[in-house]
Amino acid sequence: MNSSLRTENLTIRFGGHAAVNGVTCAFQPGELTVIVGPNGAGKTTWFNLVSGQLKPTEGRIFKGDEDISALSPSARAKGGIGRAFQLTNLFPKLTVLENVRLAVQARAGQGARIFTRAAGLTDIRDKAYGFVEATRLAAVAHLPASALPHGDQRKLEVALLMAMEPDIFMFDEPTAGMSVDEAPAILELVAELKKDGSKTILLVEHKMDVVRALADRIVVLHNGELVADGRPDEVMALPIVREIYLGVGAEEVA
Ligand SMILES: Nc1ncnc2c1ncn2[C@@H]1O[C@H](COP(=O)(O)OP(=O)(O)OP(=O)(O)O)[C@@H](O)[C@H]1O
Repeated sequence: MNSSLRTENLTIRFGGHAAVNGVTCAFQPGELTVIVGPNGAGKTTWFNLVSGQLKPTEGRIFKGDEDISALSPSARAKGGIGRAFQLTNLFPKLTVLENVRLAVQARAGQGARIFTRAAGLTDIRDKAYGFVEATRLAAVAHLPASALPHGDQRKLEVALLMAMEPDIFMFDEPTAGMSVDEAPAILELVAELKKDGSKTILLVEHKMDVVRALADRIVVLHNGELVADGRPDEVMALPIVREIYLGVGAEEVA
């Protein structure tokens, strides 16, 4: 399955206002792209168009050679576009491990019947535990999801996303609301996803230290338009990017 992603002239207007305006860009496996831009630039709206929560006014979205513009959000998720907030399959009263196990089972096409005596149940449990360990949740594996502190809940979102085994990962400010102690673990997880080279990773992020630590490439949106796209050092040096970031962490961009 081809895990490249491309948007062509992607546009959405709310009334007369173009929240995303003619965005054409392509993303390849093994690449981690951070999408930046000031508040209201259109980052979340662009994510919503790609994951299918919003329908474009104009333009198209391709995964590999397939035009996915008309697919529902769930069809896109099944087709390999994974976005953290789509995790509606979280059960607060079930443990961390049980939650991940259900996600693994759903991915394996066995539905959510945890108590069936399906062959391969041990495999599913092992696989689930693998994701729990990979996301550093082993110590809380047997706690109900609702009992987790905020940072661990965000890790669980990543574990569930990994269990879906998407080939395109979309993270919207994954460290938002996290303490300074909690954030590095999530960033390490995101960095690790890149290692096998087959995943396309997109990250919306405001914090410049996070952008610097992770980005292979930076795309800048401003007023709904793509205004810069390139290697972090190149993009950060562009006058338009410095101008946009004046007042939004300009000292960090310098
Ligand atoms: N459903 C909607 N109806 C009307 N306007 C909308 C809607 N969704 C987004 N917008 C507008 O589109 C623009 C882009 O918003 P968006 O949330 O995508 O920006 P953003 O770059 O993600 O900002 P932030 O960094 O603050 O999250 C804003 O002007 C916003 O008010």
